[in-house]
Amino acid sequence: MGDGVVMSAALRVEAVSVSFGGVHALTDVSFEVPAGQVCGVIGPNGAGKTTLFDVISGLRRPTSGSVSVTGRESTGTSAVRRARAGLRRTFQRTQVFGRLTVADNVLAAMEWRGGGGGLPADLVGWRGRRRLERARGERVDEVLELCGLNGLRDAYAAALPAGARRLVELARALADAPSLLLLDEPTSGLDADQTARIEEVIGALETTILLVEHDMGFVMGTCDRLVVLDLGHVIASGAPAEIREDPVVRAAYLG
Ligand SMILES: Nc1ncnc2c1ncn2[C@@H]1O[C@H](COP(=O)(O)OP(=O)(O)OP(=O)(O)O)[C@@H](O)[C@H]1O
Repeated sequence: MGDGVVMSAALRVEAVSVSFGGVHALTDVSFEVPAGQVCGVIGPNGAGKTTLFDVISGLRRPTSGSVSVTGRESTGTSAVRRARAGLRRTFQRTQVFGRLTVADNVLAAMEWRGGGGGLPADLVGWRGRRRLERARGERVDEVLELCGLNGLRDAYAAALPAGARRLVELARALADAPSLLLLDEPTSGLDADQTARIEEVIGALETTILLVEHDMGFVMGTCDRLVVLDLGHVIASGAPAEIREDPVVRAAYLG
């Protein structure tokens, strides 16, 4: 940062520890992601990456420490509440509605807000409702275009190959303009074109993103900064170029 510019942290993780009985999955993990930045979390299997995502998204309460999402202390709040505040997450194993088309998958990601106007609006085709439906339809088109899914909009998600399903999951996560996006292995199962597309999408977004990814080329190309976990500890954090040269990281992880 520097230059006297004060950026607000969209995500702050402070001294977070998580133990499963005798297993210390995370120990005293602290880092911040300034608004609009892309931060990568890297580390070998079992380093604690999924546990960290679970703590940030509210699926798991830390044994100690705190998490604040978009400036709000969130440690004790539910995953639903964090989702309402604009946190979205994709999973290592993609989660899409197989029996819906690609377009309806994206639409469904916005429908939780309801249509407004209640039952009367359902019955009379209220103008406000029609306007809202049109705006959502336009947003579906935008997001499908952004994710390169236009050609698949009427395909059922269950019939898609893994790579395309991952793009659908990303499109769903983007539909509602998230304030914080957690991406768990976004390029897993993707071919080179799809990976390039994801890189492009991430580059085009202004959303704050935290991502876990094993593809180091992708991580180095998309992330503003990296946090390196090893056996539940942060062993380094900084710009990708610094991390690549860090002797501790090289010894522990990059080899
Ligand atoms: N529910 C659980 N009960 C007991 N131990 C757990 C549980 N979840 C995770 N662990 C342990 O916590 C440690 C961190 O696991 P975690 O899944 O967070 O790592 P990871 O970095 O996401 O690994 P991977 O890259 O393989 O997904 C591991 O030692 C794991 O075995």
